[in-house]
Amino acid sequence: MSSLPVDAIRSLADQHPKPSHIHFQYGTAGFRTKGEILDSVMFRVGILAGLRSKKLDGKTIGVMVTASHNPEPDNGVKLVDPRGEMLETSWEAHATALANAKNTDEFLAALDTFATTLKIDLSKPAKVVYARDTRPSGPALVAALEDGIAAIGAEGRDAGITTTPVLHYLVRAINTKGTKDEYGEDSEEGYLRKLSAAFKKLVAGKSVIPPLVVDCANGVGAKVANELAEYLGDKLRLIPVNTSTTTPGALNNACGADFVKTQQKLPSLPIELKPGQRACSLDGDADRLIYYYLDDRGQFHMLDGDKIAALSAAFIGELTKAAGLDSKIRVGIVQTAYANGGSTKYLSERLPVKCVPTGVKHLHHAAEKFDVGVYFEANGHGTVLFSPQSQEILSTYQPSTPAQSTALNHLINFAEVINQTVGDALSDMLMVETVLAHKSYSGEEWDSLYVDLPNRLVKVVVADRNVFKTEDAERRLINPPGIQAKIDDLVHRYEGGRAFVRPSGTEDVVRVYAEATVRTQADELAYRVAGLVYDETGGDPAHRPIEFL
Ligand SMILES: CC(=O)N[C@H]1[C@@H](OP(=O)(O)O)O[C@H](CO)[C@@H](O)[C@@H]1O
Ligand SMILES: [Mg+2]
Repeated sequence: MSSLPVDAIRSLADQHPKPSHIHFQYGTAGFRTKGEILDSVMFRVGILAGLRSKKLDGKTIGVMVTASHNPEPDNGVKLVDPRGEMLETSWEAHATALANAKNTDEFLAALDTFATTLKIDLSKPAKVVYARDTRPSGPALVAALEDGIAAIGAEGRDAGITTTPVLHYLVRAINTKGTKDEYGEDSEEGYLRKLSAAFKKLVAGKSVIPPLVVDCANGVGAKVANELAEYLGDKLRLIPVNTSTTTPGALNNACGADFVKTQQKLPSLPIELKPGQRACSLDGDADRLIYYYLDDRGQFHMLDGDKIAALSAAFIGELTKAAGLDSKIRVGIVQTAYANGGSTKYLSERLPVKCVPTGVKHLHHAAEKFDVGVYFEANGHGTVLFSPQSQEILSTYQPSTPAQSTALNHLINFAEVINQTVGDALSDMLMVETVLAHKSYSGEEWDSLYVDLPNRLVKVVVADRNVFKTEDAERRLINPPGIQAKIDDLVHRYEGGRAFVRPSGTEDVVRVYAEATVRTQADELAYRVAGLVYDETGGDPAHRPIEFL
């Protein structure tokens, strides 16, 4: 075993000092905070990515520089494991520890202990592929990352400016190159070719699809959506809007998937939507997707992650049946507690549904347990996973009728159009468009699969959110004691009532979610529970938000 290249690390580490008095944390979304304080984190993540690659025998590790739907001055970074998945959970704590070493000496000592404890063979090669979104702080942060990659002696590949899902795709494509599981060509063009080719096969012979407005949140999705539009041609005419990636302050401002989902209204659009016209929004790094349309009365209707899950899971279920594979391939759905009760009812009447704690990694892992696992967060992040066994079945199955053969081909192409590494707004969009084309559904018909229960999400600022502990996939509070019983009492007073309280993993708040059959009741329940949480955990009466009941 060779040792750490201490001199190389030391000289470069001194150029990327950690700001004092700041504690960094690798959370659900990696490191995420103001871009201007992330320089040292980037350098250290470069080294960490190199070490992760060495630990995994030189497999390529991905690094994505983005802060997704956050405001423009924010930035962030997350690591991607060799199959295109999120970083293994146990390494999150290592990332946090290394990011917080006070100075170069402490950092070197921490690295040494880390490499020894994890038995990392430092003589192994290391490869890292990285990309960034369009944020102004990106170039300098990537330069710091490159210093880290160089310091540990890893080979870096710059994938330039692209979306988070493209980076995840690249990682998997690079690591499967030349194997029987080859995921696709390891380039953005390869990604676009793969998705568009599968989509064209899926909609061949279907009637002309009306053009689709795509709100790109003035982010990196604009670049890839414009390229995808070229590949799709008139098979699906995309109208990318909010594509001003260089206009200061435009990113995620009054547009994008997060805005639409949280505000439950239209984003600002440069064109007027006609009644019934479908439109969708991506978030700032294009891994979330929300659809919507205006009805004849001009009223806004949102088709969120739950509606996407319902549409696609039902369709995959129908295809497996039509192919004669329903006894061999079990389709299941994974949701979180934030899934609308209307969707859970609709889906569980048709397919197995599992509820897991918030956060993509929980959903992804649970979905892997099904033969075909469909997972979506209500906020529009999700994908469909085909297990290796079901991929094998699809490639070897001998259909006995032409109808079975058609359904089988659709399933095979469906698995290709979907980015199975991570939630991918553009890939999910092609999946949705496929189902709509096959079913001849308008947005309105899709919307009518089930009725969303009115709901309300409220943030409560508390002294210490860490005292909040939950069970049953975050649907029940076990600490602070006594609060859950009071929530239950309140919920029982509302028709169709459901509410839960959990600490956020990304913001220093506690979130309250409530739904009920009637809008006013959902709001009332949410604000009552919020008031209860505030009062029970010693909230200052002088600062109690007025909407709390
Ligand atoms: C209610 C909600 O939308 N929560 C989001 C949010 O998590 P919180 O732990 O609720 O802050 O950010 C996560 C990361 O982006 C996302 O996975 C999750 O769905
Ligand atoms: Mg995102």
